[in-house]
Amino acid sequence: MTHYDLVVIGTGSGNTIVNHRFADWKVAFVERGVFGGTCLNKGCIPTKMFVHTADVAATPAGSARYGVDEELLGVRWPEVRDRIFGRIDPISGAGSEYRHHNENVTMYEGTGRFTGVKELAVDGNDGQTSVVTADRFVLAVGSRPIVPPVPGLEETGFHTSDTIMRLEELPRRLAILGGGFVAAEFAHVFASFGVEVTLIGRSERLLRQEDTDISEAYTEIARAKYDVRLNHETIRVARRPDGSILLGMLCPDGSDEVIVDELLVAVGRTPNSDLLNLEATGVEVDHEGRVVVDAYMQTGVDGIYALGDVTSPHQLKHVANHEARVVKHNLLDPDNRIQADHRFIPHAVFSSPQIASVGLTEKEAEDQGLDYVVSTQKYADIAYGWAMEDTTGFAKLLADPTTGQLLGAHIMGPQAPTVIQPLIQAMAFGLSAYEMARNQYWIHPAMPELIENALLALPLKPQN
Ligand SMILES: Cc1cc2nc3c(=O)[nH]c(=O)nc-3n(C[C@H](O)[C@H](O)[C@H](O)COP(=O)(O)OP(=O)(O)OC[C@H]3O[C@@H](n4cnc5c(N)ncnc54)[C@H](O)[C@@H]3O)c2cc1C
Ligand SMILES: NC(=O)c1ccc[n+]([C@@H]2O[C@H](COP(=O)([O-])OP(=O)(O)OC[C@H]3O[C@@H](n4cnc5c(N)ncnc54)[C@H](O)[C@@H]3O)[C@@H](O)[C@H]2O)c1
Repeated sequence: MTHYDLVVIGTGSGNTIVNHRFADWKVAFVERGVFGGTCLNKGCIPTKMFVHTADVAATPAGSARYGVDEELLGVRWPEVRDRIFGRIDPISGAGSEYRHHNENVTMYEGTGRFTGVKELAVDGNDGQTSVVTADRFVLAVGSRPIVPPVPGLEETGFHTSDTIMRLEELPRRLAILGGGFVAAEFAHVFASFGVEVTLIGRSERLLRQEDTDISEAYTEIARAKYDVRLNHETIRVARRPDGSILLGMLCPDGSDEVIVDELLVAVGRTPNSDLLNLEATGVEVDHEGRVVVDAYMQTGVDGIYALGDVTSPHQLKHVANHEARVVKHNLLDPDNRIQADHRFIPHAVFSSPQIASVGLTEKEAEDQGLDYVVSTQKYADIAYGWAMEDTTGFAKLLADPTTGQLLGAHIMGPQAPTVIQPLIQAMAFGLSAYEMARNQYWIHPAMPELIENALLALPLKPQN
């Protein structure tokens, strides 16, 4: 049994912790899958490379409104796929190679499970089991796609975000189960590549976690692009003799069916805490399987930290990265530990149109009984929006009428994840809406004028 100063389980965000400052630490990494974790291999990075390619493929369909006639001649899927993974796979390979050659680091390739408070068995991918002990552990094991218990699903076979990007060929018809981030992004990707997309959701709207105005507007736009079936509960899945897939659903009108060639299941992700046998450590998990940590990202067991999807309700890479920085600091400087800052966590959906949000939705402000004011600014009413002939995009801001501080910002439209950044900055640094609007220049006629106008439209007193 080998003893380490530090064992990091999971090489996604966990990998970013160990740098030259740990040179005199004896460190082990444990990884059961591909080195580099979800974001690099199966998440943020490849999906956005597909999204950008989809944006390019979708351009001709929207060009006529500018008086420009374009035609999409084709999408060479194998080339698109291989270009993307041809770039990503070597990064993962190089990361693994680097770690294998770190003098103070040992790589264990297998699944870690605790056998004692600070004792971990690693069931190696090669069939051998090793046992290690350590003074400190970092649980950075992420999450995995949820597979709902729909009769026939397992037997029929299906894709998740883990596999859909590596398809051999584009299907003619694709059904997507779920109406969240993954569904919205892949609907855009595959529809732009010419696939007939059917989105199946259990509730009445898509992207329900967004502010209701955004969610409603996105749902309406999606209905025009995809076959959207909402309030549909999928109750059976079966493979037909011709190889196609049949989904049977219950809906307000009784029952419904759809026949497709491929099925993507995108109904959320569950933390991988269940793989770790945490009972052996005394580390607590909540009712959704998330590892419970304090403000320093430490679990209830001294020296065992957790970060990222295994502990966070946000399941976002920038959150995992922030938490990894906090854990790194607290490992290196235990007498001056810092707390994680979870106050203003933004997110973006790289759908079509794009969506970005930070802070409270109007419903959350209402539910919390807060006093708030709201403004809405359409892209169509700013100069760059005219240039883009945008007809659907808007920004919605919520602010505290007493202090003028922003409470929430929600944007749907071109470059929303970029356009929102100054609002995230204002919230993080406590800039009031009026100060932000008036105490700086806004480049004319650039897209951030959307923000300037939305700020000025808030019914606040000028000093706020
Ligand atoms: C399709 C998709 C698109 C996404 N797009 C975005 C985006 O645009 N922006 C964004 O912010 N977020 C995005 N995310 C979310 C983001 O990928 C995650 O929040 C982030 O990768 C979580 O990082 P992590 O370090 O917690 O876990 P991971 O990166 O998942 O790392 C965990 C690692 O632990 C390993 N592991 C698990 N259990 C064990 C065990 N018992 N023993 C050993 N190893 C183990 C896993 O194999 C994995 O490599 C996306 C996610 C998906 C699925
Ligand atoms: N751009 C990004 O940052 C990005 C992109 C992709 C994924 N992610 C992360 O990955 C997580 C997982 O994404 P996701 O889209 O799988 O989950 P999600 O939580 O965003 O959405 C899941 C959706 O599936 C619905 N659902 C649940 N069970 C269902 C069922 N049986 N049938 C039909 N619908 C059902 C839910 O109501 C919900 O609308 C996200 O929460 C996000 O944190 C982020």
